[in-house]
Amino acid sequence: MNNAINSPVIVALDNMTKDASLALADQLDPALCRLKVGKELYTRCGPEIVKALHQRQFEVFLDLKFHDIPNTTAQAVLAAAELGVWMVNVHASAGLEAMSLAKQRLLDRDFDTLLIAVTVLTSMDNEALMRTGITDGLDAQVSRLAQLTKQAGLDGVVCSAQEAKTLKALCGQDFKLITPGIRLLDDNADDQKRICTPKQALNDGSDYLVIGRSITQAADPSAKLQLILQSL
Ligand SMILES: O=C(O)c1cc(=O)[nH]c(=O)n1[C@@H]1O[C@H](COP(=O)(O)O)[C@@H](O)[C@H]1O
Repeated sequence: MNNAINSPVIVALDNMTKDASLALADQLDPALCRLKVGKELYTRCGPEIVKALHQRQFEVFLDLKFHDIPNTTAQAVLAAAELGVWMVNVHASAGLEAMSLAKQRLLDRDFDTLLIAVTVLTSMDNEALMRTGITDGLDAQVSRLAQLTKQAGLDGVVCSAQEAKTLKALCGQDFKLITPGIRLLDDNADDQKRICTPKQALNDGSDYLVIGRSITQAADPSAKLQLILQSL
C-alpha cells in the first residue's frame, strides 16, 4: 500500500467493466489518486477487483454504503476491512447503534480502515429530501447526521462540499469530510445537485474529493486528473 500519498483525489470507477476499470487504473498513478469501487463495479466483479487494484498499489475506497440492522451493517464493514480497503462507508441513517457497532467491530480486530457515513446524497436537493419526509431542511439533516456519525466514533462523513465549512465548525478539524459532486466550471453536473469545484471544496475544508465522470469520461483521464490537481 502507498501510505505516503497526499493527493485528495479519489477517482470513482463507475460505468465501467472490469477490463475498462483496470485499463483506466493502468493509466493513473497511485501516487496521485486513490480509487473508489462502488456498487456497480463490485456487483460485477466482487473482491477480485479490489485485489487487482491493490496489486497496482492503489488505496481503495469501497463505497457500498451499507444500510442495515446493526449486526448486518457491522459484519459487512468487517468483511470490507478484511479485504484490506483504505476506507469503507455506511449510511448514517442506519442509526447510532449500527454505526457504533461497526466501529467497535473494527477496533476489536485492530483494523485501521477508515469508516465514514453518508449524510444526504449529493444528488438530492431540499425538495427531493422533503419528499422523503425530512421537512426541516437539508442543512439541518446533514448537520444532524454528521453529529450522529461523530457520536458513533466514526472517522468522518460523505457530504457536499457546500456543507464543508459548517461541518468542520460543528464536528472539528479531525473529522474527515469526503465530498463527491465535484465539477470543474465547464463540466456537466449530470445527476448531481450540490456541486462544487475542486479548489473551492478544498478551501472550504473538504479532506477528500470524490471525482467520477469528470475524469473517467474525459478523452484523456490522466490529463484531466493532472488538470484538476493543478487547479488546487
Ligand atoms: O458515497 C459516495 O461516494 C457518494 C455519496 C454521495 O452523496 N454522492 C455521490 O455522488 N457519491 C458517489 O460519488 C461518485 C460521484 O461520481 P461523479 O458524479 O461521476 O463525479 C459516484 O460514484 C457516487 O456513487
